[in-house]
Amino acid sequence: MTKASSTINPAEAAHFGTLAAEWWDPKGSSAMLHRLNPVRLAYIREAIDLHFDCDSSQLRPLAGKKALDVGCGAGLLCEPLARMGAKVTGLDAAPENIAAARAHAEPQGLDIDYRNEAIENFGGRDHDLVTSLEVLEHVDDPQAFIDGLAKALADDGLMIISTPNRTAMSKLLLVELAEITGQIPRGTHHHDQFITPEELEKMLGNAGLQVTDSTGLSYSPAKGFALSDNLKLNYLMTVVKA
Ligand SMILES: C[S@@+](CC[C@H](N)C(=O)[O-])C[C@H]1O[C@@H](n2cnc3c(N)ncnc32)[C@H](O)[C@@H]1O
Repeated sequence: MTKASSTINPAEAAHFGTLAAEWWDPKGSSAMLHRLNPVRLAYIREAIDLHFDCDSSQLRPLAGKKALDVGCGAGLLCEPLARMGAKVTGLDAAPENIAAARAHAEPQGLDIDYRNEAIENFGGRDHDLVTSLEVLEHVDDPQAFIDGLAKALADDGLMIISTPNRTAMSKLLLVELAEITGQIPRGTHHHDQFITPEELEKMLGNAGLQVTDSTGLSYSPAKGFALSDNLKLNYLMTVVKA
């Protein structure tokens, strides 16, 4: 059961819960996340190597480290983090996603602690890595959500956040075209809930966090998703405690 909370929007949780069964199908309703995953994983790996002083050839750069992924869906990021050696906890608003995440991880012998729990009710602290990808635009009270992420992060930890920017381009590509063409399930995005990098940086600052890198996620039909200097569509931020 989801505990009463201020950041989980029940309608959003219900929407994502209906997508759980297809979450791991690269051609299913979460196909866009599957296409995004290799690009954002490359960004995260580089941030890990820089922050924890690892070599890019190391297979388990997170060995002995604690990672928390908030809004984990059915585990597209939790699983690679576990393979990198981290002791991973994944939180999600939708119980169906948590069930799908467990069902996918267990046969592979991946020991991931998946919980249907809101960040503000989560008591875990001192995580070396805290991630939350494509979630902030779905939460109620983004500042409370970020305050929760900040509490879970160790003083010397690393945080990675990604979210769509609130621009004309993101409205056209992520809300209108993507939903009309069925690339993203209808009703997934609400443009007025998108957050600009400036707004996010302010919220992070309010939570005692500072941004050390901002990188765009751009899209072209020929090349698909790529890391970019252009933050207009979607962006990733590397964050540490101030
Ligand atoms: C677009 S999906 C992203 C999933 C995953 N982070 C990824 O990028 O592969 C958004 C996820 O956030 C979850 N979610 C929405 N609001 C949340 C909240 N307040 N707390 C935790 N999870 C939330 C949804 O249930 C859904 O699984």
